[in-house]
Amino acid sequence: MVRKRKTSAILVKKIMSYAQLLPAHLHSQLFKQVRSSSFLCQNSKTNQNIPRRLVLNVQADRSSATMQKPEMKVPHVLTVAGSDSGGGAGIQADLKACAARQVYCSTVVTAVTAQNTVGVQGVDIMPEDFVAEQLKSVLSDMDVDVVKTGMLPSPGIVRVLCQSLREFPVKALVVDPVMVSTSGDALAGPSVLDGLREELLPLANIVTPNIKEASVLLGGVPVRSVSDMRAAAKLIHDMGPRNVLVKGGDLPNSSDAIDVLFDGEGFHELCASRVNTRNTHGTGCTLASCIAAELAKGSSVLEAVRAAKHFIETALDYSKDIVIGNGAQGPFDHFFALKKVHQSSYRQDKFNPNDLLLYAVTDSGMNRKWGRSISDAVKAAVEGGATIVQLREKHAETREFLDAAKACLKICHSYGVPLLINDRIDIALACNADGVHLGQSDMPAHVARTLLAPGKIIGVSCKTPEQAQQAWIDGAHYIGSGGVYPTTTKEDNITIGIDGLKELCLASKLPVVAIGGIKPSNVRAVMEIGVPNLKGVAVVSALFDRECIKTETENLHTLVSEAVLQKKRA
Ligand SMILES: Nc1ncnc2c1ncn2[C@@H]1O[C@H](COP(=O)(O)OP(=O)(O)OP(=O)(O)O)[C@@H](O)[C@H]1O
Ligand SMILES: Cc1ncc(CO)c(N)n1
Ligand SMILES: [Mg+2]
Repeated sequence: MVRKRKTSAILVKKIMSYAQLLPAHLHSQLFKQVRSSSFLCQNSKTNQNIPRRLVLNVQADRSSATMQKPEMKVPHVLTVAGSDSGGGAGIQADLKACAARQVYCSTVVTAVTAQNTVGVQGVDIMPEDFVAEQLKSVLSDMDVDVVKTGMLPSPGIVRVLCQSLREFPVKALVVDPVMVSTSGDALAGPSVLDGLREELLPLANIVTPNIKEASVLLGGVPVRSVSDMRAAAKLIHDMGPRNVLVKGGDLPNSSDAIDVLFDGEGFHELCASRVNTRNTHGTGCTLASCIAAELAKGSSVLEAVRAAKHFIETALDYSKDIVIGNGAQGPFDHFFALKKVHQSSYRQDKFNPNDLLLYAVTDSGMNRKWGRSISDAVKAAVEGGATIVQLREKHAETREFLDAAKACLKICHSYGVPLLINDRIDIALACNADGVHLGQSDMPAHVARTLLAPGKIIGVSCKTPEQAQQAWIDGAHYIGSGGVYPTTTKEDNITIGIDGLKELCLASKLPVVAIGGIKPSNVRAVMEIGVPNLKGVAVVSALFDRECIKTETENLHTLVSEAVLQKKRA
């Protein structure tokens, strides 16, 4: 209700309190407007009078940057996909993947499937008009960063999707060209192929076919090996998407899960060890959603694919023994990170020697030199692909170190990366780290074993076969061996060389990580010594004494992964 009233003393008081909502430099302007205002609004709930113009001004200023509360933009993925009643793939996987990656996810349902771990029993396709209506509801109202598509079961749905994307452009489009479920049931027929190839793919930043889908997109060209995957990626790229990721989860006779990314200029082979599990239902949907989530947060395509792949490998490893349903293929658990933080026993005796691949060791002196906090340095390293992190803070105050360790643990666990503490068992216990790394003059490993919870990782630095033998007797999980090359990080450190490393690997019953002066130019020589229990390299200066830790880590990760892959192929 709007009534004409005179400005009263009470009203002046009211105006003063409203003015407090606004920054000081706008006060005089507001009071001028209030003085000239004769119309009043009445708040129907409180019956209080508010000058109408003032209300308008306050509302206008709320939307501008002058309000005191800063706006919080939430990264947002919209998934356009089918529902899986079993909860493992489709919309349900997308929601879980985005939530696990801390990104908001809205949903446009294209089909409802009756599906479980045995197969797909029924499919009900949404009418295209209703898909269009859902798209409009979300895209016209919400600030969507990235659209991710899954099951697109009719040509009409592909068409209305492309129309919506043109009407409401987004930052990126991730297309997972879902065609057949892993159980072998059809989810989209050949009638959608033309629309996919001609209308949708040219709009995509990345398309993620598995080997069967890559073959169908190319009209039946067989895709049965990594070199077929490379050729397929290049041909699909000609259809217009900026990047193509051909997934090798279903590649026959492969001990690794290898995916090939082609960005229009070059190839990246992304390799993960194949987890031996029946619980792989929904890996494709999850991978595409994780990529979309990382793009929404601002990552590059390569960073997003790497993070997504690492997420899948870790999630599969954590869920490899869970049993859901009676069929051949079960779903996996997207929220392993939560369990890892809250249930210290979840990972009991689950040390994965492959985590030693790229082992980042921090150094407080280097962080000081480059003006970085420990947690910023660790964040950059895990974002770049470090697979395990050790905090080595020789001179830090205990309280400061504990706070930093807690922050680093949160960061590492959000990426599924274990965090170890050098020497300081008290810090490891207090922050519930994943384990410790011990030198020859630190607490003996068998004593540390009695203090730490079962399953916590213990690593020991060894320079001789006798020390390696003792580490095994003491119940350690791995040994660190070096210095392979001369290093400035450790004073008076003896260099054992490549031959010394080889001798230690042969003598050790435990997995080995090489350390000491390792950098991009010599990492291949280290990994090429040809001993199976050498699992990776530990690095300090080559990551942390550099301007961009993340770039250096990415680079080294690519080199060490390639070396491991070649070793396996040889
Ligand atoms: N057993 C496994 N161990 C590790 N990674 C795996 C495994 N199976 C699949 N992956 C990875 O999961 C991702 C999805 O791969 P996949 O080729 O299975 O896709 P998809 O067939 O589209 O998925 P879905 O089976 O859910 O339909 C890829 O990065 C792949 O390498
Ligand atoms: C709804 C749906 N989308 C995608 C897949 C592919 O895994 C599936 N099985 N079900
Ligand atoms: Mg598959």
